[in-house]
Amino acid sequence: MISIKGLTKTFTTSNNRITAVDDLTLDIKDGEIFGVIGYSGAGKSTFVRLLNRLEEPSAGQVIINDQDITALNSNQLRLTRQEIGMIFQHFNLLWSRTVTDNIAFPLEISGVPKQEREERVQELINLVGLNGRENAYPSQLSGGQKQRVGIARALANRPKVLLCDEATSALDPETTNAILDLLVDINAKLGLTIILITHEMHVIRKISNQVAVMEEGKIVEQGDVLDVFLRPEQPVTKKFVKQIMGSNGDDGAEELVNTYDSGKIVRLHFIGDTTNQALISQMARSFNIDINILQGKITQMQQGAYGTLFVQMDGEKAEIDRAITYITDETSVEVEVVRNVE
Ligand SMILES: Nc1ncnc2c1ncn2[C@@H]1O[C@H](COP(=O)(O)OP(=O)(O)OP(=O)(O)O)[C@@H](O)[C@H]1O
Repeated sequence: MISIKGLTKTFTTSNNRITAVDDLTLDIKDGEIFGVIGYSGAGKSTFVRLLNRLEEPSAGQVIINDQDITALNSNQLRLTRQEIGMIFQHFNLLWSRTVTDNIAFPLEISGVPKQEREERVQELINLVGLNGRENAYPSQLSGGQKQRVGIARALANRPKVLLCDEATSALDPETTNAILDLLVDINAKLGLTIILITHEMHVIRKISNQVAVMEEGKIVEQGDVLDVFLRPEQPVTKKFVKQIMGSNGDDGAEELVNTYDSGKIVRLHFIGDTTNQALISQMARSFNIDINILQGKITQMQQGAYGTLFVQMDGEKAEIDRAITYITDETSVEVEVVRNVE
């Protein structure tokens, strides 16, 4: 468990004082993939760097597995940092060292004997899928391969926590997806906690269980990713959700709704349970109604499908009501009747 209490970082420059992280209090459970999203300048990088004291806090505490990171002296901090791996947007590799030697570097620092080091490096190469590239130099690698080296190096000392600072922001969409898949795989295989910061909602959508939204140094909204997607409250969160959903799926729906003169128009909110994906065909089979799909957008998230679908249900009123009761009572899909056309 990571407990962050009143964490604050103030930068003082010659003509300015900036509170980059402002009194953050937050718990992150073991094994979670915790996403922090915010626009440029929100304080994300400063926040993540405070967790391993690459930045010194101005106030507050970071407690990782009952150990107060903020209270450690430099020797203790060096040892504890081995339990907190970190990967970076621009990889931060050693350009004069091969893949193998980059991955071995933290093991050398922590005094792991040669034979054990070589075995561990091989394990890590297998884990991140860099077989065959052992002797390449960073300049000979693609962006995705460089980040794989970064990940292997970060995992070398078997950390319990992996911090990811915009780890996919320099990568193209396809490579981003491959690296995110790798992080999910590592989280499942090794059970380590992953904290990632990003300005891209699709990164959160793809791998996070929990999300915190940062603005002006504060967490303005936080929770289960699905809940935050479904009911974004703050304007900044709504903007992020819009990044991947477009609007909330009802652009022009009003007009469309008015073209129907019978049945009910309902909006179905899918919130992550994959068993609901066959809902429409199931409804048509089980109830004597017609279902016309009007409009919608469903996206795939870490925990299943999320999205909104507008449908027209046509048929006997009692049968339509039975169908709606069924969806409400028996599935996790939320139903909202937009219009009754009696
Ligand atoms: N070393 C520093 N000295 C002075 N101000 C700083 C320093 N580091 C960060 N800041 C300021 O703190 C605020 C938060 O910056 P931070 O880099 O943490 O935000 P961010 O959300 O990570 O944005 P970005 O993605 O653009 O880096 C910004 O106003 C930034 O200018």
